[in-house]
Amino acid sequence: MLLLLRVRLEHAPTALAPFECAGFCLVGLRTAVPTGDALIALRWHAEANNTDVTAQLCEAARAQLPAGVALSITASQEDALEQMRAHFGPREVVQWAADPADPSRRAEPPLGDALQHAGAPWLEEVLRAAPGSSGAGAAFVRRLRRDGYAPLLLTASQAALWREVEGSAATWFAQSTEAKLEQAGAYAHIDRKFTGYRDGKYREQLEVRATPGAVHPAPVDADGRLRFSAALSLLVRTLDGVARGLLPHVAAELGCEPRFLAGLCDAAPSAPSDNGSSEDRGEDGGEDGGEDGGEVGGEVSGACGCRGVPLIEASELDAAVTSEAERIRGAARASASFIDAGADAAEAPRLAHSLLRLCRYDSRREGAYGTDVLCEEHHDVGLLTLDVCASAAGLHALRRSDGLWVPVEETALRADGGVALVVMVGDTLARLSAGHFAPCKHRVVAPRSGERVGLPFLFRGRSDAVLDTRPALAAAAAAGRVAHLAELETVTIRDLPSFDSARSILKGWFRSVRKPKPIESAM
Ligand SMILES: O=C(O)CCC(=O)C(=O)O
Ligand SMILES: [Fe+2]
Repeated sequence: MLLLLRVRLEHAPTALAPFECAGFCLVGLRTAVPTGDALIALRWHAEANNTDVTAQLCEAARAQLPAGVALSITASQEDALEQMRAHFGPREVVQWAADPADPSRRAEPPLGDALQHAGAPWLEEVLRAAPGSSGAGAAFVRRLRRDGYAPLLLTASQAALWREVEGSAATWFAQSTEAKLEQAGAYAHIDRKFTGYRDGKYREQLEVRATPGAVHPAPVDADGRLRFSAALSLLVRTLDGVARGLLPHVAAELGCEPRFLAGLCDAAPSAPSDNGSSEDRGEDGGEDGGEDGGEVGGEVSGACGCRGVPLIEASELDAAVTSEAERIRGAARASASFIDAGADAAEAPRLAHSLLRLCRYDSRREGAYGTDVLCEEHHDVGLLTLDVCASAAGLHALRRSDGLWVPVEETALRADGGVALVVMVGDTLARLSAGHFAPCKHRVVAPRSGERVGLPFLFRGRSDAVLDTRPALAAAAAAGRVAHLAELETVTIRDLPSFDSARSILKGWFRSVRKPKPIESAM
């Protein structure tokens, strides 16, 4: 449902508050209306006719405004649309509701059993499928859109790498706080990219990111070996490759060319099989590489024959980890940077935008508001989050199609040993697609006993990537296709959240009008 508020600009934040609390999101804002009013378009996800709720919220908003301040609210869809057309240029309409008449939204029946990952395709199948075809890739993306998340299956053998990291992480977390801080550094950022260890209110976290050489931080095992770091490096590279392999399918669903999303991302981190030549690839687009953004053109490579993704089988894992550890040790000597946590790094490591967040949840900890929720409901910043079902269940996802919380890890063991890799929509994708994809809300509850190690991988675009969708929209229009893309031109991924928040837009606006004008120098 769409609402349009009109109120004097200075009262806009107050008038907005009740709507924000109720979960309405800003879809448009126009502050330069000739009358001095702000015109604010809001969308609410509920499709039912909620006139009662709207009326209550209007009343709440009016009650907070000083007496005599006019607040006009248009709840009629036709009026709202008409006014928006009259007042908003395409660039000011920052988000647009997905077409409710889109038949694909209702074409599939809701899942029969909330707990089963029935009908989930194998990851390999999806990575092999041609984007835009009617096969496994398209089915996966339809489900991702319908529910906000979609499971993909790994064989038990392919999941061995995740289990290795899960086990090593548990051992690593069992160390003293001092040891963890010494090895991983306290949670902090380099150039706005956070990494390191922190013991949060409800859970412990270690965040690592790919570097050209390995990962940062790269913890050293108690016996001085780099097995954990090596497994982390392999896992980060594998997950990064998997995410890139999924992008063309998502792009096809959006109606844009397969490489469009990859062009917004870092260059792919070097694969371990590059024989340590990662530095040769040098600066190949860490920050600027629109063109080289990953191997997504459809070339088939890698051990499983999937696009650029060598999924490591259990039988190869030990050798792969050993050789990756050797490679890291070599790279560390070369750059002497981030393996010795205490050493003076010659230069700051170049960190990827994507990150692996290792989370330890202890069943004995009290969660938010005295519940067992150890990671509060949120959605992730990024394009896609990939989270393999942990050995101990705890992850819940809010299913878009019916608004139910689904305990996605409480899955009966599959007879074939398949392990679900849950793919969730991140806010950048949701925003870029103008709501065609919705960000997947999720949370984590305490495991029933013992602990749970979660390994979400947040696959993100480059923070400085400019989301210019005009060429893609124009190309789609010329071809008579619909492109499910927001009309964006100059905003970068970094600025997207503040661009979207009514409060911060207004705050920015107030700051700019209140700031005293610089006094021009005499000459
Ligand atoms: O523990 C998990 O599996 C997921 C945690 C999560 O969603 C997050 O840290 O963003
Ligand atoms: Fe998350």
